[in-house]
Amino acid sequence: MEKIIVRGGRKLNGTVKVEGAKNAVLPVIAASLLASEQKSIICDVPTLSDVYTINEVLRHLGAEVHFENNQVFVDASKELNMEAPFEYVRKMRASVLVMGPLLARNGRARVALPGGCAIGSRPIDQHLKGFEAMGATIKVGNGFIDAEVSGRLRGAKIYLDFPSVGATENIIMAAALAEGTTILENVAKEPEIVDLANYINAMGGKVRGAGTGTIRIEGVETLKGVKHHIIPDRIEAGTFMVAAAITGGNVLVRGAVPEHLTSLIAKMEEMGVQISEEEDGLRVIGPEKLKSIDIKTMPHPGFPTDMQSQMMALLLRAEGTSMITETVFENRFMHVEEFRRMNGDIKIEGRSVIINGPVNMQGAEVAATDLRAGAALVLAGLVADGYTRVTELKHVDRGYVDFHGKLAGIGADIERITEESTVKSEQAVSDMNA
Ligand SMILES: CC(=O)N[C@H]1[C@@H](OP(=O)(O)OP(=O)(O)OC[C@H]2O[C@@H](n3ccc(=O)[nH]c3=O)[C@H](O)[C@@H]2O)O[C@H](CO)[C@@H](O)[C@@H]1O
Ligand SMILES: C=C(OP(=O)(O)O)C(=O)O
Repeated sequence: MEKIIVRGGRKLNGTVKVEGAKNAVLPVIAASLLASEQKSIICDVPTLSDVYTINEVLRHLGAEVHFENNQVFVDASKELNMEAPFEYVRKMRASVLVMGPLLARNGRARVALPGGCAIGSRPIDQHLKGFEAMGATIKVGNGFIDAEVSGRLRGAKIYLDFPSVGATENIIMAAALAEGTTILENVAKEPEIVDLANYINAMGGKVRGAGTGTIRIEGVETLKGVKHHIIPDRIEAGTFMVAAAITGGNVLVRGAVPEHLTSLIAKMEEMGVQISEEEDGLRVIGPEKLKSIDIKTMPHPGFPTDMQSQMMALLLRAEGTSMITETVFENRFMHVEEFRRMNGDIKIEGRSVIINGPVNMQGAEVAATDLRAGAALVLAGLVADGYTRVTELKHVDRGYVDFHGKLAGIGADIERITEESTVKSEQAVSDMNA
């Protein structure tokens, strides 16, 4: 078993660079299935396990995919298969994003039902409602969703019950090759949606209004592969911003885009953190004392649920009582138990948590319950007494490239080890304490 071991107490200082966004690159790689002519070249791709998984899904579907030097090359010009099996969808729910492109290209798609996960049940009814409105017949059985349309998908007017990021992306991709115009209302406005729309437009598509509440997609007959640069990862950037703030450090987060981070910047400033724009990123300076605040997660431009657990780590260090309300996922508080193991004073009340700070965090062995929770536990470890050991790193590897290495690069006392070296390292610690 691998662990990240962090010893608290160091102020972070220096510059850390942000990768391309995981949540932008996954739909963009899926959308490259829409290109029946020419290769797609996707640049600034992070070396994350999720990227390897989506590449495997595409290969399974019959596309040629190469990944080197942070570039993914996709040739989807040959005829495609139609099935995304459970072994991939289980590893990564975003595998369902191949459904829209497959339906549009093939008229058929068979995708394993994703099932629940650690942060909620995460149904995909809004994706399916969109495909049905465009003329597809959907059948669910034996753990699979089968979607089929005779001829081309047809443009339709679709209203999403909730501005789902995945449903917005899947429907945009399906509509890009549909006959006629699709008007998609109450859509997600995340920067990753805008990146996907820009990519499809560069391929020859006609997607208008991405970033607003209504998107209009005029279907075209064919799309061609192009070269595209992925936007920087706002959640990775936000995670390093919290790392700087929690340690009272001074860090330049290179590549952070202020316009993608407005709610996080506002809430961190309310806590007393100094944040300034520099030419190539955001400088974050942590104060001596942090102020307590309340946060409610919301679809973009509201406060992102993917920063909720990292902010919980920060609020544990703030003076007074804070409240976090999670409105996007119904069960994204699994990390609370882990923070309690580190002495966190947190109460769960329905969809909110009440945090009493400042807490003297204590090092402990804790498990990453999802990828952001794993990062948040490491952040808490940066200010905890003694050693914090974070396990279940497969979650962290889905969303962070060299997380411990980047933190070490700005001064954290941190390493990643396998079980065997854990024993040695623990021996070294007990020798040190003897
Ligand atoms: C790969 C990727 O980009 N993942 C992000 C994406 O996930 P994802 O696209 O899965 O998130 P959604 O926006 O779809 O989900 C938000 C909420 O809507 C519900 N829902 C969604 C679809 C649906 O058909 N029916 C339904 O009820 C979900 O259960 C959840 O409670 O957006 C989330 C919300 O910002 C982020 O936390 C994830 O990091
Ligand atoms: C929840 C997340 O991702 P996914 O939707 O891929 O599970 C995340 O990035 O925090």
